[in-house]
Amino acid sequence: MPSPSDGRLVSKGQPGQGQSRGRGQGQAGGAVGSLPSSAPGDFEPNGGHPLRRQSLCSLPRAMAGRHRLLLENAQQLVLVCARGEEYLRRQDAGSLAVLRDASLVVGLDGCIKAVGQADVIRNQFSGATFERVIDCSGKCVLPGLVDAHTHPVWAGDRVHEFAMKLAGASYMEIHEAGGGIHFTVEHTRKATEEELFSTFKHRLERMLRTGSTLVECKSGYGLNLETELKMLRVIERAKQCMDIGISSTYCGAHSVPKGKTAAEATDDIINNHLPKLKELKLTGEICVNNIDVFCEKGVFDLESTRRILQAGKDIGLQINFHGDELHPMKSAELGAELGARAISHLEEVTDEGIKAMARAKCAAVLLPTTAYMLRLKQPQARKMLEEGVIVALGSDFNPNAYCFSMPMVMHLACVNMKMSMNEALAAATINAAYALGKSDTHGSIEMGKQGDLVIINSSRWEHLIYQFGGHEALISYVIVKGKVVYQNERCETMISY
Ligand SMILES: N=CN[C@@H](CCC(=O)O)C(=O)O
Ligand SMILES: [Zn+2]
Repeated sequence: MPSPSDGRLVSKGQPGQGQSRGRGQGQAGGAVGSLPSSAPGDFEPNGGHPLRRQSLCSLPRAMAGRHRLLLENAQQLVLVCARGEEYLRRQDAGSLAVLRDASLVVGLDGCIKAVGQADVIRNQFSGATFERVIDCSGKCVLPGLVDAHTHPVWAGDRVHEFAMKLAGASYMEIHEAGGGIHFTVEHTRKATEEELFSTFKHRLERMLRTGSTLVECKSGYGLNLETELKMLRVIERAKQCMDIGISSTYCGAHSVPKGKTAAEATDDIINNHLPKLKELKLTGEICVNNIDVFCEKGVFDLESTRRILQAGKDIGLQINFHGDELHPMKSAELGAELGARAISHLEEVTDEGIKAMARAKCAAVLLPTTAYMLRLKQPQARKMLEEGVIVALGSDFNPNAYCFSMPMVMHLACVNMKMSMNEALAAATINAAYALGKSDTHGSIEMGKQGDLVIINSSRWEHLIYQFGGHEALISYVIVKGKVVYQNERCETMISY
């Protein structure tokens, strides 16, 4: 990431807070902490943080040339981070950097070139041309949302299981009776690659329309090598041809396949699946990013989980797994020990597990839709935040939790997990990007990052969370690498407050 060079970045919080990726304080142009204390400028209150506007005299030469996109004059431009933080935790997650009356430029390479006060940007880019200019007066601009946990490649409808659950059946009762993941595995094995790709593409488009611009996508409904590879090829194809960003996860240990014991399945994964993935990575055919295991009573125990995750790590995959969902398994402690990037669910995590995750900087990916649909006890988001865990969010889109919408996920996190709206947005942007190892390029609106953005038709960004299910009317544009990939004509004429 280049350091800011235009001297217009706003400040947030105190120097020394948060975790910077090394945009040095005192660098020319000034990330937060390097602005001279006597610099002229306006202070604008936002969530308790002063936002400083530097005077034009500190600006470098005007920027000429051609650029991809200019977003002009947004009522609020929610940077989330302004100092190159890798993640936001503790109180940093509760106070986000927001600019008022601000503009933003994305270059032809799809990266953010400038962000700052509208008048400053106007002057600086007065000689420039843009492929597209969007007037954002009265609107808010946010970073593209990051969905840190989804299972979007599958066949077979499980709506009947929703009815069974409403009638009192538990998730594990359905699973043990051969339904749940087993049902989906049966149908996914039978489906052609083309069928899987077509439904997956449609699901990704729906995710994009709810503001997600980077999503984690798991395999895990094959369980045998053939179908796991089929799923991963489908994900790889979408990586190449879709606008939405994808972090792919091999989840061959999502369930113990029928006819095998957990020990046999573990051996098969370690001896056959992972070597094949290593080979395909070398030939460039399939490049998987993460490894996942469903560490749960009656699925994979702690020892099998350890063996699989370690073997995945040994071939260069990031550890990112399901843990402590229905029973306390000591998954969090294991993840911390193995250097996991992230652990999802955590409804049953112990206090020691929370502390271990905080120390290891292992992100907790909380999944409010699952806890809600299965009427589970809620994960202890407040305790995690207090202890310094990096809290992220995911939709967990899958046939059990059929929800694409990160705005709804944030709303549920606020109401059911007692997170503030700032904490929820941090969890659905920079912290979710961290959980995928991508916070150097995604998760905030900062110079050098990918120009992934959401524009909402409201003058307060919090409406994206507050209006439960209202995102369809609120989101007017979704932008990836500075290119408009979704435009909602309807919402221009709607009253959105
Ligand atoms: N808990 C394990 N896996 C999924 C559910 C998968 C399914 O039921 O198909 C989850 O994260 O919620
Ligand atoms: Zn899951």
